[in-house]
Amino acid sequence: MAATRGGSGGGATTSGCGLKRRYAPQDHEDRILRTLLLWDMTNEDQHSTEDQCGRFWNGVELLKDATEKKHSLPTGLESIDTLLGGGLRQGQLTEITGPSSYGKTQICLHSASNVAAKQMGVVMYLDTSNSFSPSRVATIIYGTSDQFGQRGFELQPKDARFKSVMRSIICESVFDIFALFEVLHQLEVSLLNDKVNNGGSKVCLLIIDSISSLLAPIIGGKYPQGRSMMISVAMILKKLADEHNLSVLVTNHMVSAGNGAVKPALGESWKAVPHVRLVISRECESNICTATVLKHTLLASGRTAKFVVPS
Ligand SMILES: Nc1ncnc2c1ncn2[C@@H]1O[C@H](COP(=O)(O)OP(=O)(O)OP(=O)(O)O)[C@@H](O)[C@H]1O
Repeated sequence: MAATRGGSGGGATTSGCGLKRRYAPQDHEDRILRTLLLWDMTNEDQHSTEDQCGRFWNGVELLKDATEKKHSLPTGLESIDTLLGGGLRQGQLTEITGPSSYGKTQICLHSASNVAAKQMGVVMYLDTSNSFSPSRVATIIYGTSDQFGQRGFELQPKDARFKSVMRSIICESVFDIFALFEVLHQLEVSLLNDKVNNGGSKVCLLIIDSISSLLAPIIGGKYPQGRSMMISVAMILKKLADEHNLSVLVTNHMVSAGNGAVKPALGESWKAVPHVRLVISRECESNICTATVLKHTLLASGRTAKFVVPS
């Protein structure tokens, strides 16, 4: 199985698809500077001055960008794919927000399994809270958890289909913002190499479950530079999505807003970042969830779709 679950506390970690990251623990400021320097070096090597400075787009170019270049990667959850007009749009960042156990990870795992099973490309799954579960992926692929029964997950040699899916999912544990910067940098280098080498099976879907677990702790109080780091992450993700036609899917958990209400952990300054935002609600004592479009580049907000999660 190519999926690896490396730690993020230091040393070296190697993942599938030739992705490799290596760093020694340093103090935080050194790590920020070093990471941002790596991005600058990559950009100097690979991009023209026009790319670096940015440019203005006219209406025709914007229309072309919105309608021609981008396709969607189906999540495999039919109702959600219909809701989103085909699935997770390539070149865009999609966010799912909702309270705990409302199916955010379920949508991530479904999307990863479906894209991998249909051999649409490689899926990079950045797991910030140990939510990636091979047995859940197996249940999604086979549509039942019976074969794993009380004994838990057992991979049999005959599970060739399962192995082929897992081979196309790179899972990396990322437990802090610095590790995230480094993984994203390695991903960009790998994608640029793929472009140059005309690589066959390249990453087409990047999932971060959950991005709020990495960003929420650094916003405010203790980290004065937290907000700018959050915006840097947002810019890097959108740049990767745009330049490599990736679908980026992130989850944003919810926290208490007082009086029993909840709100997304990444609030006002984040909400402008995603191209598409879905909020999940769940019926009381039921495993039926509802996804509602909060924001979409092409579709009206307020549209809903129901889907089922394991009880
Ligand atoms: N390992 C598992 N196997 C089967 N079902 C699970 C597993 N983990 C969670 N579930 C169930 O799947 C449903 C959706 O959970 P999911 O993990 O997708 O929620 P979530 O919104 O990602 O929650 P969180 O924010 O706590 O990560 C829940 O009813 C949960 O009980």
